Order: sequence, then structure tokens, then C-alpha cells
Amino acid sequence: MHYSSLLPDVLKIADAASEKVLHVYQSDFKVRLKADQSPITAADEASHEIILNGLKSISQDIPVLSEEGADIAWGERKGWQRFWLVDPVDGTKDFTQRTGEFTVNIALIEFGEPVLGVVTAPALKEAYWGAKGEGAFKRDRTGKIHRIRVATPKEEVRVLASKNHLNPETRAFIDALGPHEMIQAGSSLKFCRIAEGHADIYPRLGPTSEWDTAAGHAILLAAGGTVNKLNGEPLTYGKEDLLNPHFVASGR
Ligand SMILES: Nc1ncnc2c1ncn2[C@@H]1O[C@H](COP(=O)(O)O)[C@@H](OP(=O)(O)O)[C@H]1O
Ligand SMILES: [Mg+2]
Repeated sequence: MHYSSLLPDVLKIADAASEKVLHVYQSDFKVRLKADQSPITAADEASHEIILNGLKSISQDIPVLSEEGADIAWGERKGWQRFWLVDPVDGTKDFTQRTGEFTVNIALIEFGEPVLGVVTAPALKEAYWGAKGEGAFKRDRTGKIHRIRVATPKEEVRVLASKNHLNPETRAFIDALGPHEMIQAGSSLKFCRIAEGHADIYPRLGPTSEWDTAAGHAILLAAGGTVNKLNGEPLTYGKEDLLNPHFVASGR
């Protein structure tokens, strides 16, 4: 499959969802708690609907798994060779805290590998995308599009960590890296910051779900980086348990 032929449509869908998400962000929105006690707003729901309908219209035969539509039995999912993996709003805490560091995420998974990804940050007016064999790109807040690439680390490693979920295990991993600079960022923007060469490593020795990481992972791969489990094997998708194992995302 030529992934680049899908990218313009997927970017349009993500931009449409972003516009709606930003509209809610700028309003006096209400925050509710889901059954797992994680926060949800009208932005997550509206973004989910726009993305689901958009993806169905461009690819009737590719199923969609979204954080807000994840109740699909393993018996059905296990036969999927190719599927869309979506987080309508990643960084909902950043959204509710109004830090601006939340994203809309769409990934295409093929045989467990994230082969295409689009991440938009509606409040920052940034967008990132990438596809296997096609490289990775950023649209900055002025609308200019640049090709992006991971950087070669200098002596002081630039480490990315979650703003809201930095646990003791991740902290210990970071301390063992030696001289480093800490950069905190919310949501899947952490993968994008490495993809564009602004940071070197993002260790996550704490919980995430497949939809949190897939799009950023695809972009980082396309920019020359890696996302591996602690045993050194690549992080994969379409697992029965949708919680990811611990992983380390890195540039060169
Ligand atoms: N205890 C937990 N279990 C599962 N996922 C968790 C979690 N704590 C945080 N996360 C995931 O981490 C994401 C936020 O990451 P970060 O802190 O790096 O911004 C959340 O995404 P959502 O905001 O989409 O719910 C959520 O999915
Ligand atoms: Mg998320």
C-alpha cells in the first residue's frame, strides 16, 4: 500500500477534528469522569465522531479502534491485519488544565506496526505526520511545512517526561542516564519533539494504552527514531491487552 496517498485525507480529518476540539477548549466546557476515573469532555466525543466518520468515508474496509470506541471484543479484533488506531484527544488532563499540550491522534497499523501517523496540537496550531518509507513532516504555527528528522544526541541527553504521569520507576531510569536535561511535555507531543530533533529520549515505565502512542510512534519511526520495549524489541499494536508494556522512545 502507498501510505502517502492516504496522508492528505487523514490530515484533513485530523484538522477537522482539531477545529472542533479547539472550539470546545475555548468554551466553558464541563469535565466528567469515565468508569476508569479518567476525565472526558465534549471535545473527546466530538473528535471521535468526526474521525470515525472521516475514516469510514475514505476506507470502508479498514476497521477503527478509538479510545472512545474501544469496546470491541478480542474475538473480532484478533483477525485485523490492518486497522486505524485513534486517540481523539490525548492529554485530556492537559486539556482540562488548559496547558495547550493536548493532541488529536490517528495511526494506521499494519501487521502490528504503526505505518502512518498524524498528530495535531490544536491549541499550539502545530501538526506532524509521517509514513513508512515517506519521511516525517511538521506544519508549524505559520502554516509552513518542514521535513523533520531525529537529532544526534550531544553529551547532555535531552529527556522527555510526562507532565502528569512521571512515576518513580521512570524517574530512576532517567537518573541512571547520567548528565541530562529534563523537558516536560503532555500527550503524544513527546514523540513529536524527538522526531523533530528537539529531544533525545522518552522513557515511559508507566501505563499507556495503544491509542496514546501509535500515531506519535509512526511519526518517530518515519523521522528515523525507534520505540522499543525494555527487552529491546519494537513496541507493537493490536495486542489482546490494549495497555502497552513499558517502553523507551528515542532518536538516533
Ligand atoms: N493509570 C493509567 N492507565 C492507563 N493509561 C494511563 C494511566 N495514566 C495515564 N495514562 C495514559 O497516559 C496518557 C497521558 O499521558 P501524558 O501524561 O504523557 O500526557 C493518558 O491519555 P488520555 O489523556 O488520552 O487519557 C492515558 O491514556
Ligand atoms: Mg490518550
